[in-house]
Amino acid sequence: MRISVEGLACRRGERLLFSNLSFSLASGEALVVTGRNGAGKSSLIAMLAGRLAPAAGEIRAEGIGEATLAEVTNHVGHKEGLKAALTAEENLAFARAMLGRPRMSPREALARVGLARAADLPAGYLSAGQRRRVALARLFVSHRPLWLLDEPTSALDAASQARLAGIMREHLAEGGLIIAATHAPLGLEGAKTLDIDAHAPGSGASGAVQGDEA
Ligand SMILES: Nc1ncnc2c1ncn2[C@@H]1O[C@H](COP(=O)(O)OP(=O)(O)OP(=O)(O)O)[C@@H](O)[C@H]1O
Repeated sequence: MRISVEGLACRRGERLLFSNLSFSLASGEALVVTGRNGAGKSSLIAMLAGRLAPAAGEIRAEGIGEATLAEVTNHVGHKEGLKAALTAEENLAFARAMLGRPRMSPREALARVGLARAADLPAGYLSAGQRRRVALARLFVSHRPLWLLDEPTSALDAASQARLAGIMREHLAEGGLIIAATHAPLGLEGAKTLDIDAHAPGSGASGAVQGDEA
């Protein structure tokens, strides 16, 4: 699979956030998106997830057969999107039914993020870091090659961040793709990087994607 973005621009309300943004990502590759608060990282992720229309440019996917980009994408947003009254397991069962292409069971997915013992607790009882791990467990309940992650390490302790780095490396080794917006290093050596600030109005946007993750 390959995702190609050409000349993308984003407008929110009256404000142009970024323009002339281009990159291409193939199976096994990751792109780490950085930029100041409000630069438009979450907006870019929302565009790639099909939740926000670009002001200009296009997003193309190759190698996905008859599927749409949305159907091969697993998006873990800035907000966890969990139902507080449902248990961790029930939240993941709901996500599994919504996403289709079933992979692991909810309990297996929770074990993968080190939360097996929290399966029967309502999501509303979980700590911020635990809720984030339940959200990340959604990545395992469905076979979807493109992972779009918005601040994936937010609220995670050091051990959980290291576990997430391992999970992401495994996904890339299996031919997956990852696009992650973050303020923190993700431990993805060799990832491409994209600084959205370089595409802000008046910055002389070059459209270039840089080399390895800093
Ligand atoms: N629905 C909306 N209507 C108008 N403006 C919006 C809307 N949603 C977001 N914005 C604005 O767009 C800008 C970019 O927001 P976005 O969340 O994409 O930034 P970000 O780079 O992810 O920031 P952060 O690092 O703080 O998470 C912000 O100024 C925000 O207020």
